[in-house]
Amino acid sequence: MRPLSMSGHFLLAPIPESSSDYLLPKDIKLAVLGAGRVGKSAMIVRFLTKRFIGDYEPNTGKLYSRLVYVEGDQLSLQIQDTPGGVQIQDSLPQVVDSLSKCVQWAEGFLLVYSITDYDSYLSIRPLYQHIRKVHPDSKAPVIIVGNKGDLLHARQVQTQDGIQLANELGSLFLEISTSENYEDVCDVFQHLCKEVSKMHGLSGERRRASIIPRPRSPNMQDLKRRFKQALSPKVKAPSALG
Ligand SMILES: Nc1nc2c(ncn2[C@@H]2O[C@H](COP(=O)(O)OP(=O)(O)OP(=O)(O)O)[C@@H](O)[C@H]2O)c(=O)[nH]1
Repeated sequence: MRPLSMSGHFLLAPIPESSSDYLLPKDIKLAVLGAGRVGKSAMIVRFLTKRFIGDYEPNTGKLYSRLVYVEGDQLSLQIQDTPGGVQIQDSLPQVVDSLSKCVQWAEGFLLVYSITDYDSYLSIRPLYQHIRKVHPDSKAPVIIVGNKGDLLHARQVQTQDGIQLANELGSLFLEISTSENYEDVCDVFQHLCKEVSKMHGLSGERRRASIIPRPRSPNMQDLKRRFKQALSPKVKAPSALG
């Protein structure tokens, strides 16, 4: 290792053997969907900042962009929050259209309901079907999340209902409390990132930056070789130069 000078500071950092060792972070695009005030924004903010912020204005579709590390891999993560007012069954065409664009853009999905709101649970299946309709050829990873697991006294959706639905749809399922358990929120997002990464086929081989060493001119190399050959005692005829 050699010391690397950066803005007046000396850091010990390995200098890449070649410029092709510079790595780009993987791009991961996620969307969080769910009908009603199920805690989508709270989940995203909890994951990105560790903080639970109790009060949010109803969101109109915010995009979060962050560099994050998942198991040592640097990811350029984008998370699209979607408005909870959207019901895929009975929404206006333009609302469904904007949701479809978001679904088209994303590669991995969190479908969130609140365990205190049975209607939000019922909206998961149509949302899931919508994702599969928009991505007919890819098996984009989907995780179903039952949020607000701390509000047991107000429970309307049993854990078993969540498990059954997830089994039917072939998704992963987790019941969590965004307000009480940061680790569970983190697990959900990290798992989804890993699934998307796997889907990219990038888990083993990391994409390399386009900064690649300039190839040596083949003509110069060839010329050198032929000069060497020509100067070698074994070569008698000057015609060796061609
Ligand atoms: N008790 C409890 N409250 C939660 C939890 N997660 C979110 N909330 C609350 O639920 C309310 C709605 O949370 P939001 O994150 O705004 O919900 P949303 O799904 O983004 O709603 P829209 O912005 O309308 O799409 C807020 O008052 C949050 O504090 C949780 O795990 N437990």
